[in-house]
Amino acid sequence: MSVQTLYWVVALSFATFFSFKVFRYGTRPTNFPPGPPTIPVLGNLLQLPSKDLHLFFDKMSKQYGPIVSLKLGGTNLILLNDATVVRDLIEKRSNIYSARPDTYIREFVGNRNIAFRNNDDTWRRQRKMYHLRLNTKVANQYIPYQVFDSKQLMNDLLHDPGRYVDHLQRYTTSVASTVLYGMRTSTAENGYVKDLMDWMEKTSDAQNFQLVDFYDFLRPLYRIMPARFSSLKTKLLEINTIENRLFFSLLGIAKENIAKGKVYPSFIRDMLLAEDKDRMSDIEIANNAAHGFGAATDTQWNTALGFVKAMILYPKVQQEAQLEIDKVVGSNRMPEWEDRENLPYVRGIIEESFRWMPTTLTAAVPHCVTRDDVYNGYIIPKGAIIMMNVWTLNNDDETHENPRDFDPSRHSAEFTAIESNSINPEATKRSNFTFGAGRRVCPGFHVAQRGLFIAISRMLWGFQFSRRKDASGDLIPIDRDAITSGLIVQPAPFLCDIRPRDEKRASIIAEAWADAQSDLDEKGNFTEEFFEKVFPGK
Ligand code: HEM
Repeated sequence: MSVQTLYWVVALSFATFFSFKVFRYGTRPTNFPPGPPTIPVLGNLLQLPSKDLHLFFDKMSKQYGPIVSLKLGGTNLILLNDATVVRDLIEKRSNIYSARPDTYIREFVGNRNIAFRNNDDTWRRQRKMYHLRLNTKVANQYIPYQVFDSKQLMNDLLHDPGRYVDHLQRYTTSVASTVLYGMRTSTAENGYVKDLMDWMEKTSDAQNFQLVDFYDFLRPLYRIMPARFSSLKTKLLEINTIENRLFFSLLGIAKENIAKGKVYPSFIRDMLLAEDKDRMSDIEIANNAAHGFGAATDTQWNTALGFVKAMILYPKVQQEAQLEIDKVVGSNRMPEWEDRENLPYVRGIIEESFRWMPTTLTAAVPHCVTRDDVYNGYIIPKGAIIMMNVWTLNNDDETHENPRDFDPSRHSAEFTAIESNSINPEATKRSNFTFGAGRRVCPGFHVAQRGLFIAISRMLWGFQFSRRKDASGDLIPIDRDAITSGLIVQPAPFLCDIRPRDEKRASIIAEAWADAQSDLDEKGNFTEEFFEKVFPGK
């Protein structure tokens, strides 16, 4: 063979090998869970819709079954569509299904965000604080904060019902800022709250599906690329700047308060005062508190908006709940957390709000598997992104009859009496997957459960929610399932009328808020006397 022929044989072999590799890239390997046909290089990327991803995932589950695979460029995505599969993988094999996907965002924020970090030792210490400081028992100590802020919520709804969306946002934000930092949010215009909101919006955008995460060979290029050529990189740098400035200034305030002897309950105080071997560094504490704030605000706000939407679409449910509240609580006072045990229908409303309009349609932050695994004969490769298909799981018509109907009576009194149903490791016994599962299951569940029960039961006690009518008296149409886009969603804007149920309740609401003023300083924060009254001896 001449040298020239040899040259051509080698070149041709290389070309064939390379074309074969390119052709195979993005295609579904054998023994992968089933899924739609792929095309080379792109896989299923072109099939992903720009909105209503959950409906596409739902279609995939109906077509291909309880476990589905998608190829997103070079990345493998596995969808879990059935409670048994969630239990078998996320719960029972949690030793390998509890990591997070290796996303580009982690390179920017020092990888200190508990929600994005792999389940390594730092994550274990971050998470331990949540277990110790936000468990059922400790969550109870935050009830006075939630009760207090619900009074402002009720008063805001009474005097300015048209802005109910903002009022619910302020309420959930204030509950989050008090639990995490011991500082109220009396108005959403508050400087640091605006900053935190801006940070959250940017983080949520940057965490959404990104090209660089589908093709990891692009990462070195992104690293050297000037930020002006990449909107993602610009955003990530902005996030970094906000984190460095804001998180430390909030930490500084918390430390100052402690130095002045103001050591009232908050998550950041507990982290700062911890003395065990797992105590975090200041920088980790600053991040853990702020990331908890990020996880606590929109999720609760969106759930509350879902509740309002359900009330105007299902007036009989609202009526039934009010009958129950009137019987148990009466009209002389607002409901308390302690009334929960006697309000099974209202408990059903809370459970149904989590199920019916899940703000975390795809479990918010995906999991990732850390080694090759085999399930029911399918190969699940190391590094695959694992998503709980929450919308499909919550709307499974084998476990829920007519799942798109908002029907609290589908949850029995015995079932809702158990507070932690929504995070039950026996996933097949759950009504919803809105709080995720396994070792990463939402650690703020107990705080959310209390904050939402207090707000929702009080709103039902005090107000009538109804659909807006047009000039000719016809109901303005509402798309029941319309939602905003992203990985954390809320109902698409809808019109709603909110009126006090009667004069007596209106005065109780107004008086409660007028009385509460004496517990606030000029900045709308709690006075020393309030803390001493509510937490005597703490
Ligand atoms: C309705 C309210 C809420 C919903 C629907 C919700 C939902 C979720 C979901 C789906 C996850 C991911 C679970 C998984 O990966 O399997 C999560 C994680 C998390 N949530 Fe929540 N959450 C809510 C409220 C809260 C609150 C009030 C806090 C804090 C006070 C909080 C703190 C966190 C944290 C820190 C994580 C990350 C945990 C980790 O990655 O290890 N959440 N949440």
